[in-house]
Amino acid sequence: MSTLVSYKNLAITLSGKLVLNIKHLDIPAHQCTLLTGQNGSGKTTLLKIMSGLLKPDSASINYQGLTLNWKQAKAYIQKDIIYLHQQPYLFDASVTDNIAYGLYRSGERKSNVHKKVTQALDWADLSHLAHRPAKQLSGGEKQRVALTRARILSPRLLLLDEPTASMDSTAKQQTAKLLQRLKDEGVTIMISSHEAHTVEHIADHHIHIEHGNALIRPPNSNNVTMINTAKKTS
Ligand SMILES: Nc1ncnc2c1ncn2[C@@H]1O[C@H](COP(=O)(O)OP(=O)(O)OP(=O)(O)O)[C@@H](O)[C@H]1O
Repeated sequence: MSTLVSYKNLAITLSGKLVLNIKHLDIPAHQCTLLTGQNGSGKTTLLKIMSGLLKPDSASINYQGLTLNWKQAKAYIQKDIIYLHQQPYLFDASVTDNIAYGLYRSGERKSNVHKKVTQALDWADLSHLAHRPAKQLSGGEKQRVALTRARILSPRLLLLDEPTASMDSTAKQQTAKLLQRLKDEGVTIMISSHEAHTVEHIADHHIHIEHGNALIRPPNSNNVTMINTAKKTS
């Protein structure tokens, strides 16, 4: 099992409070990691740091064998890592246009965009919604459009913040099905969730944040191995 990215001595203080103080955290490549922790434990903060939206106070990052500081890591992060918010922002345009947006931005030719978007809609079982205004979709449909929009950009690591929150059971199953497809395609996935049962069957690893530290739980086991012994300093 190879590691896509690992972090050493990752710490962040927000408004005077030490939120995360993680000694060592490995994210295995091509696998799905489930991230849990109580409200306010720092799950979103960790995902935002990993996606480059938030700068940690300190961190040594090893990405695909390269040891990088934060500034060096940013270039890889922006290219390879996509963060999906719990309530993804969709433009006031059709589902097709929303999915095509990132491709146009990355300079893809119009004829390729059309082909790729058609394939992507089919992949996500969303073809019937292609011309619907995205703003009119249900929460579950929006999440699936956002997942499709992310996939089309070929991320190496997809970070999802509560992807099934506030969904009915059918929408949860549809979202979980797409996440499984992404994993089968080799995308490394990290899912923060309060509803571990919805995505547990996809997850290969389980990381739990407690008191700012990351603990790793082997799947289907109550044993918790502490991989992080960083002490809080405030
Ligand atoms: N921009 C910020 N400024 C100050 N404090 C912040 C900021 N963002 C988060 N925090 C604090 O950091 C802590 C961790 O927040 P975070 O949102 O990462 O937790 P979480 O585990 O995702 O919570 P939840 O499960 O409720 O979504 C909380 O105490 C929160 O109040």
